[in-house]
Amino acid sequence: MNRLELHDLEVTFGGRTVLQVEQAVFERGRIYGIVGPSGAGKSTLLRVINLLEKPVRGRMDLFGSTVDLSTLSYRQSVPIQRQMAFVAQKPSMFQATVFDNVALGLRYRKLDRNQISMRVEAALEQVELSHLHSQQAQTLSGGEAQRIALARALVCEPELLLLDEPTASLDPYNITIFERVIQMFHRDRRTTTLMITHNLPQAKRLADACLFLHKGRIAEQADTDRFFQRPVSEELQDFVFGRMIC
Ligand SMILES: Nc1ncnc2c1ncn2[C@@H]1O[C@H](COP(=O)(O)OP(=O)(O)OP(=O)(O)O)[C@@H](O)[C@H]1O
Repeated sequence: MNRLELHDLEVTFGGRTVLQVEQAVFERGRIYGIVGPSGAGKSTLLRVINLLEKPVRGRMDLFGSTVDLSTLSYRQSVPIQRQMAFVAQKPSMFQATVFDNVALGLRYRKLDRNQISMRVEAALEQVELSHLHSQQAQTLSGGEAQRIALARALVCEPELLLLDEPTASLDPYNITIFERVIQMFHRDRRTTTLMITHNLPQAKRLADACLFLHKGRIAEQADTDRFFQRPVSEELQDFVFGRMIC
């Protein structure tokens, strides 16, 4: 199946329901923007999909494999997680060189040294940071570290790319490079991409379709043009036109 689907999902923290999704469908090969006010459950949604958070109930169909999210064991989750890559708002770099940071996922996947070297160098070239390959990753600037985090994600050639506000703390120059890499990678590999962003123009630039999360529910989902030009729900209208108090 060429879709990522979520069914009957509920996430609670301390007895409080923070995410409730009856059904969500993401077509393979598309870029989705996920927007919504602070606390709406956007990060929780991505963390559940990435198997980092266990819901009280919920099922995920990931391109043909069905997963019961509430009972999944660590061992079962590893091969599923390997189909995905996650880039968070603040990248954590390991105490190692840039090259070793980008190579990490490939070493887990037991690729041979030549393949690792070729793929890492290609990924560094894509994010325009080849010249930093021997630098200690923890000395990188914020913008550089985020581009390295993106290279680290893309080098594994994921089926599903999850981006949690990846450009929130970047300057315009780094945002441009970051977006260009996402678009190039998507053009070449048609990777299904879910990207949380508070930057609505960015969602318009990158996403084929958008979802609006509000109070833990998907309040609206539509192709990007319609989403922004003809929002249906009052909540999305308020959000898009800047009237929602977040
Ligand atoms: N580990 C946790 N323990 C308790 N509550 C949590 C935890 N993680 C998230 N929450 C709560 O769940 C709700 C949804 O949080 P989430 O981070 O998913 O929102 P968000 O839409 O990504 O917000 P933002 O745009 O501010 O990042 C919030 O009310 C948050 O306080």
